[in-house]
Amino acid sequence: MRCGLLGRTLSHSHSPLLHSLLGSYDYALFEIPPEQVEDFLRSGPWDGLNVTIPYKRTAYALCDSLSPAAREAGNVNTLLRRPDGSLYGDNTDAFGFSYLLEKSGISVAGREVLVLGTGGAAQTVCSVLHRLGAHIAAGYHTVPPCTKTLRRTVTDFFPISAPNRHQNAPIVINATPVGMYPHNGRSPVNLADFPHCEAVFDLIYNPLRTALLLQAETLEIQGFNGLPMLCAQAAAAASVFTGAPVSYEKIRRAEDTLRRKLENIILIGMPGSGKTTLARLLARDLGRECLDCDEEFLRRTGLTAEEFLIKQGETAFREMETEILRDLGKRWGTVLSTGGGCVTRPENRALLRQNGRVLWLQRDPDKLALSGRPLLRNTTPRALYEARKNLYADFCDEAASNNADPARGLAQIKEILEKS
Ligand SMILES: Nc1ncnc2c1ncn2[C@@H]1O[C@H](COP(=O)(O)OP(=O)(O)O)[C@@H](O)[C@H]1O
Ligand SMILES: O=C(O)C1=C[C@@H](OP(=O)(O)O)[C@@H](O)[C@H](O)C1
Ligand SMILES: [Mg+2]
Repeated sequence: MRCGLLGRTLSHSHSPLLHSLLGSYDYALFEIPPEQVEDFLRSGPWDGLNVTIPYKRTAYALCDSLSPAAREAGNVNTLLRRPDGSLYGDNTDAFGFSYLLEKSGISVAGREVLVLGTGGAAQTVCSVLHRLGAHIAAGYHTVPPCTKTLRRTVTDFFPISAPNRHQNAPIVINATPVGMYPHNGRSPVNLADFPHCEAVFDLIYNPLRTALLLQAETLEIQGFNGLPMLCAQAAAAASVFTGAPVSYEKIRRAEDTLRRKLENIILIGMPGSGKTTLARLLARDLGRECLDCDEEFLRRTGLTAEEFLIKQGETAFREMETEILRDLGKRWGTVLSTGGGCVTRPENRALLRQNGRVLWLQRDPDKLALSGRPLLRNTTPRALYEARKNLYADFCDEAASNNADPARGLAQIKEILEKS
């Protein structure tokens, strides 16, 4: 069976990997320009198709028959070419969103839900929320929308920039692309403006933790990303392609595989504690790319981190370090070795955490290799450790010991990674 994904630009799609975990059909990426889309949908070399931005409405309009979910949502993300050549359209994003909600354990029946965005994703979300009995307010960006689905399901439209009427909403759902790669770090709203918020959903999965979800983390609001929805919509599409029932077990396994594959493994810790050494060993062991913040200094400035620090001073050094982390933190699936002092700037925390699992590599201060570390000219390793240890603890998810030889350090890290 010839399946695949239709869209405009697809190089960063996870769908080929996902579908390889869900079924045994071919799955290709079809990047098609707008003027060729109709022809491709009618007679392209495919039997089953997923459709993504910006072609979900075009696909909807060309279908000969539609599933109830597709009709309700007003757009199509899964197509099947029937033996007689006719096109059947489904919307498995709706199932994906229902799955995400169910997994979260958050009940929306009878509650006010703020949906940010009024595009295709928002329409799908609103159709599901409406079915579940939520009271929906939808935030638009520039002009109030007027699609049938939204008019039928949404109680009130408001400009996202002025959500004044809805600041008591307990549930917020981001269905805009704000904060999605490569525009990491942006947030559609400031969650501090919603003092009664209990749960936040962001349909984005790249980065795994958007700025909105990181805000939620800080404010101790429950947050849920779009990865379960991505996996569940793919599983439901696989079911449309093959006729086999949706396997919840396969969805869970796909989520786990994808999360592990996407998460960066990030080493923080004192200078000379072995971050560079162990990041290299770990990357080689896992077949991942290894990134090193200090090496990136050399690449960008022609100076080593130490030389830059001496020549330009610590403030300029920290600024450049944050710039580097802003770029490296957006990457996924890598092992990243940081500079020992990156924890001294609070904003670096979100840059590392957006896609990263952060491990604090611990080595006894007396064992640290400290030749050529300019910051230690006026202090001792132990004093620097005392000054920074709470920062490392705050930045990290877990700690790993590197007090024995590097092979033992590597084994420690792998044990931690395999645990969850
Ligand atoms: N477990 C270990 N046992 C012995 N030497 C180590 C160990 N881990 C790192 N080293 C050595 O310590 C020095 C500093 O390590 P490095 O990886 O550059 O640290 P960092 O990147 O944290 O500053 C290197 O010479 C490295 O070979
Ligand atoms: O602790 C620090 O402030 C520093 C640590 C160094 O990296 P390592 O931790 O790799 O030694 C390097 O970024 C710079 O000299 C500053
Ligand atoms: Mg290093």
